[in-house]
Amino acid sequence: MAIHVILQPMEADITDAHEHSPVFTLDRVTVRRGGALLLDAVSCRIAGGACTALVGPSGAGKSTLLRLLNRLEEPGSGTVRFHGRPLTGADVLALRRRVQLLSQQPVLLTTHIADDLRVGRPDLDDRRAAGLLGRVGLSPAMLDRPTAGLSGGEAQRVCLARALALDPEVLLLDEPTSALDAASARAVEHTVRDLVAAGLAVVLVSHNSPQARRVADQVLVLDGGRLADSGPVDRISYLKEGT
Ligand SMILES: Nc1ncnc2c1ncn2[C@@H]1O[C@H](COP(=O)(O)OP(=O)(O)OP(=O)(O)O)[C@@H](O)[C@H]1O
Repeated sequence: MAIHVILQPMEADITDAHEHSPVFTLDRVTVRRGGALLLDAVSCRIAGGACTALVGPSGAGKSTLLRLLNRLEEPGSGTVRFHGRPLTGADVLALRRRVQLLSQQPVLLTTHIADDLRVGRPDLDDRRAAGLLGRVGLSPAMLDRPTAGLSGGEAQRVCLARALALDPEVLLLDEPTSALDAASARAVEHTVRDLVAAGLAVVLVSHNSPQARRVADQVLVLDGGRLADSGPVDRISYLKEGT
């Protein structure tokens, strides 16, 4: 395991050198908005095939960092690289197919689950659509069900399945369980772990330290726009202090 945390500039290498090369590399990335410094010279790597949690106090810059990874946000200075190539040269739509973002509230786009799964993949056949439901822990028999009446956890997993229909390499999850009850949240966590086990890279913003401990392999701690700590989940003191 290669862990390098140096103080100035702080840099995190949380790539598991034995198994996974980084999907993203941030090099002294700064984001300013309206005169405010949202991210301050953040340098880090995000491993492939693993779950990386972004944690830290409210306003620390977690969502801003997440949004940089699919170009919903652009750095003012510094470089974000995807597989070694600067994102500034990337085709945004192609990038967002490979790097899918899910937000807190599940947003269903159509009246039936099967139609929702086909929003970005009109060619998706029933067999593959049912397989996607199975992959997120839902019964394939739900394919013909209306989207109305789904529980929050079911709806969030349909959103995950819809994202997976595009065969992404990375999932960006911005507090995906904050709108869910505890049981639904656990179901989504299990699904995330299954997807990571199957090879996806997941970057998860979470306010919930127990959740980060359950789900993450690696952790980046942000505080006031700066990288405060990083490394394997069991070495992060912020998660021991937090709730
Ligand atoms: N347009 C803006 N102008 C000025 N400041 C902004 C703007 N948008 C966001 N911010 C500030 O940037 C900081 C980082 O926001 P961000 O959403 O990335 O933090 P976060 O760690 O995800 O917070 P939370 O956990 O509360 O969701 C916050 O202090 C926020 O108020």
